[in-house]
Amino acid sequence: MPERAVQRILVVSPNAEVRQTLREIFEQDGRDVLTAAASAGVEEMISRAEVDLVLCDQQLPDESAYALLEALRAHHPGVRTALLAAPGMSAAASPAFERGATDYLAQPVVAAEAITMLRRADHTPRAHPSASLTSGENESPSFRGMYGTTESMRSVFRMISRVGRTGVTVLVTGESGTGKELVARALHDESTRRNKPFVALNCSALPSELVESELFGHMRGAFTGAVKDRGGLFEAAHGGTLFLDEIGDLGPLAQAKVLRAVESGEVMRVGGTKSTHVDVRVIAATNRPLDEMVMDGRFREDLLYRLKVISLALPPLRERTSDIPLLAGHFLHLFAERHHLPLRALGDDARETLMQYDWPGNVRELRNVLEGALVMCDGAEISACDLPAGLSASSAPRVSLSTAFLEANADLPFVEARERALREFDRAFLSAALARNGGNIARTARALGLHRQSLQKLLARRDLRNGENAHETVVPPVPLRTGHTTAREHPKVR
Ligand SMILES: Nc1ncnc2c1ncn2[C@@H]1O[C@H](COP(=O)(O)OP(=O)(O)OP(=O)(O)O)[C@@H](O)[C@H]1O
Repeated sequence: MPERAVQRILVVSPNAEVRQTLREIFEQDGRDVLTAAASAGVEEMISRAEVDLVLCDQQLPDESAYALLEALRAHHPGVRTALLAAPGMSAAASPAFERGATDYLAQPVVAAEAITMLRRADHTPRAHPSASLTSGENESPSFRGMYGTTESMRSVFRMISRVGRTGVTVLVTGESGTGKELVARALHDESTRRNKPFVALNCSALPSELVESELFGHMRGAFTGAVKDRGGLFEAAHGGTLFLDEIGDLGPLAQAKVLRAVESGEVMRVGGTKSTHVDVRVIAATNRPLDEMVMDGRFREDLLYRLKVISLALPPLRERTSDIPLLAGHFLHLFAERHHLPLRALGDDARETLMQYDWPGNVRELRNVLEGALVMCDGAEISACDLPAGLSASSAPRVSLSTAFLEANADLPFVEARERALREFDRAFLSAALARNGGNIARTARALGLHRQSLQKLLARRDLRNGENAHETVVPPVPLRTGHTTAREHPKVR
């Protein structure tokens, strides 16, 4: 059954001027408007008159806006709610979303923005308590193609189901390959826009002059090569979602135009004179620190606040390594099917290697590694030797110098400090190797890939020759090859 569009709005604000402004804007749009100056009595008003949307001012005293949203969600789930954010506080709207609000309007109120919000509310399904996932629900290991069971991923899934159905702008942050585009698609699929276009643009993939024409379209003759009128991606995404990946790479002009489009739904083609209205939900993603870019003047603060009504941060894979076996199983199935290969399980040594690695390229890198391993594997299961060599090398424990060592040698010239560090390393490493080989120099030399004489020289230089680990044992030499042996091959061991 289609949702009833918003007919009656209740504006709850302590500010008489704000109530009056909103009444005029909404009435001009043909809606009924009720107003209240405080949260007390709101529930009673709702019981008496059918209200479709409550717009609740964040500036109600004693944080009662959030209490009111909470109460409305619990007692009147059929009423949509939205937050009227305090001036300059639009980014703080998130707590309202956790309490069932499906949108927000910034102050000072701008008529075009208020109407745009109303249009979104017309298409937003009414909240229902069961629609919001709470902790503990959705125990499935995957959600809309994303795999993860760690708490950080579960909370991402919960956030997507909570805000997906609303029309709000979302900023997805995370390192490259953490799944930002997947999240954007999931938000789209969760929303009522799911049958409308999902359009994506990687803002870093095009030079800034082209990004603008790509996003907003152009008129014939607007620039060299503009041989005919062409609509942009905002127009193409009408009714649906526009995903702007790497938004930090947008130039200043494009940033200004995107801000206008997000705020008022108005877009103008490059070289055009007339604006077109579009109904587009924007989801942006970045792996750059937009807050810092705002401070350096490289990114507009007002655009950042518009975008991060809801911020969704994706954890890097190295912070959720317990998800690696699950992800690996998913990718092995996927590629076995895609390449018509037998499905192979992950051997213990391979699993261990994958769990130890740092994954700078995150899930994308894991996916590529497993695709390669499955193709190369000819054993019964994938083992560590089917994985790229770099994985095991970089998963080897790192040698670190103690703080005490660094402090004690802080004032030494570099060359001398390094020599001391090397001496410490040699002593620790060689002592351990000798101990593992029962103090046997010939065996230790073989294990370390050193000539026996070289090892002896090293031990002498590092004062280990007569040390507790450096006793020499005479053992029969192991022939390097069978057949005739020479004195060189069987050096005499003292
Ligand atoms: N949780 C996950 N479960 C399954 N596959 C995932 C998950 N996260 C990411 N992937 C896969 O990893 C690859 C990279 O994901 P995606 O393109 O969404 O990352 P991104 O953060 O947008 O990367 P970039 O910043 O480089 O654009 C895709 O193939 C995606 O399907």
